[in-house]
Amino acid sequence: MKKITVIKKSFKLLGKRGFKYILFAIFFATGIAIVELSMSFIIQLLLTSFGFVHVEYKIFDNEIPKFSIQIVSLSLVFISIVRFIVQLLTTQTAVFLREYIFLKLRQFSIYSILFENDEEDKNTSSMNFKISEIFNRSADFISYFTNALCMLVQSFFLFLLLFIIAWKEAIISSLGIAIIGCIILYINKLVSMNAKQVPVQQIKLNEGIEKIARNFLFIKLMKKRDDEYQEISEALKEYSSKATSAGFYSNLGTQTGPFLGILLLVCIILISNNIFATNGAILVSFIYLLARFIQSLSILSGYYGNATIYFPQFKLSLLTIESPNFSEISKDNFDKILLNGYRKKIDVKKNYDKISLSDSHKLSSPTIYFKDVTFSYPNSNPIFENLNLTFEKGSQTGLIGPSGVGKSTLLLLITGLLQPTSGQTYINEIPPWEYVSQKNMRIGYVGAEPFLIKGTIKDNICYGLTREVNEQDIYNILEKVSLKELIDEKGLSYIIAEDQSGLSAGQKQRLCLARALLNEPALLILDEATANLDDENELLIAQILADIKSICTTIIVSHRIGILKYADKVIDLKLLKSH
Ligand SMILES: Nc1ncnc2c1ncn2[C@@H]1O[C@H](COP(=O)(O)OP(=O)(O)OP(=O)(O)O)[C@@H](O)[C@H]1O
Repeated sequence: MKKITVIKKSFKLLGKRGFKYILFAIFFATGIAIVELSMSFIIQLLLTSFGFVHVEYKIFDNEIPKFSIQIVSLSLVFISIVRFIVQLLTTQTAVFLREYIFLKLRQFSIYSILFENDEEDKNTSSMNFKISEIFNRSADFISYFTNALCMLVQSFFLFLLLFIIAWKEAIISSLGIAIIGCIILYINKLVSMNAKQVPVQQIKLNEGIEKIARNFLFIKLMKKRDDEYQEISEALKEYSSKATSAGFYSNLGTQTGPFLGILLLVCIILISNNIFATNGAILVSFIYLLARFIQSLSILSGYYGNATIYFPQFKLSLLTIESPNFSEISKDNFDKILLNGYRKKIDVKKNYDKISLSDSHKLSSPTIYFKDVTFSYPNSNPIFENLNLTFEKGSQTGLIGPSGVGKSTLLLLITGLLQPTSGQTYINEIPPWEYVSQKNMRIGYVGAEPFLIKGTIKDNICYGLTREVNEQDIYNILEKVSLKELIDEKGLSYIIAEDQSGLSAGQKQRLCLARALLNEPALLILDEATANLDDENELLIAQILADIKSICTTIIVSHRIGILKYADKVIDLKLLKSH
């Protein structure tokens, strides 16, 4: 990515609000420089009041009166309080900005997972990696960058003040600081070189872990565990070594500043004393400001080093904002959300939003029409051409045909997840997507792969329910699909893990069927939903489906005939396509 593109995209990511926070931070940082100037004067006053240094103060030929030690001490306390507040505001603005960016990126990431890029492979590992590694580190980058910017501004003003207090010493100091700056910049280059490799190894590491998690049995069976271990270990070692090197150089840069700074201070004191013979009180002020300046520079170097470490991740997250929806999501009032944390606990109420049984129009089974439907996947031959079909209200239709003939594709067209290339599909009088998007619409879907969430059996069976049910309804439906024994043994609160272990394939499939049936669907779609059941259980499900015929339009894709026993119609897609 070109530098100019990075800058443009960074502005887009920050948005007006982010930019506003940066300006606030810079404003407070300027305040700190002014506070430092006051501090240096008060130190002078303190030294003269104690009699450590004797000097006559004059501003525009007017002598400044001597103050009592009490007044000077009180001023010192006052200015320290002001300094504390301004410093707190500066660093807090950076913290606020960090959370703002992190919240924005995470919120958008969740939005895009749910609503964008359907073709993208979505899995826990890569999603977590993106959020916890890439976005978290990007937010860290923003925070370090803002702090570095504040320190730069602060250092700049302190530098100007040095010239105001003692310009000759300031010129000599500038030379020394230029040399120190060059050394620190060189060290930071080493930080950057190492940091660049960190996300590359992180991605390798993440992909390796994901590969193992997905294919563990296969890897074990093929005796590839050693190879996988070797490969991941390499990435891990490389990652750790690059991260440690980047951290080391960043640390070296931070520590080099004060070390060389002290040497510079000693030189300045010697030169000032021996050559310029500057007044003692002024020299004390100068030395105080120079020490603060060097301190600011070394903090700046630390922030800059850390920002360099996380810059590669920040660059990666800039790709996120390429989505046209990013600006829309960014309009959320994030300041309000962040400030809420300081004021009160946010009360998140679960909104179940169930319908009453009187909402009868949504309960009636629909009729589905296909009119001259042609469909092809991008860059492929058409799967269907001029297809005309009707699935009558309350009917049960079986779809059969050889593998790859288009059975699942037809289901996707019915549910509106795919659009015909030409022709029209309707459910009742409206397009399928509109039909299924209706609030509280009762649709049941069960596929060959059971969709189970991490949670209890009860959580799973109630997931997506749009009608009120009680515990008895749940027990009844589980009994109907022959899961009573399982529930008696494990209970409704039995937890199904993320890898779905603990239940047999058939039990999982029956659980999914029970979930679909519990919702009393008006439209029920089963795609090889009984593939893992024995004949006895399959016939049992066929019987349940026969019982709900009058209230539900059912479409069943299956290679097995048992489940189609009570079907009103069985369509062989191969025959249909050859006509
Ligand atoms: N997303 C996709 N992009 C491109 N081609 C696809 C896509 N999904 C499926 N296909 C192709 O479309 C054809 C029909 O696939 P579909 O999954 O509908 O078949 P099916 O009859 O359900 O098969 P099976 O019985 O094996 O599940 C196949 O040739 C398949 O390779």
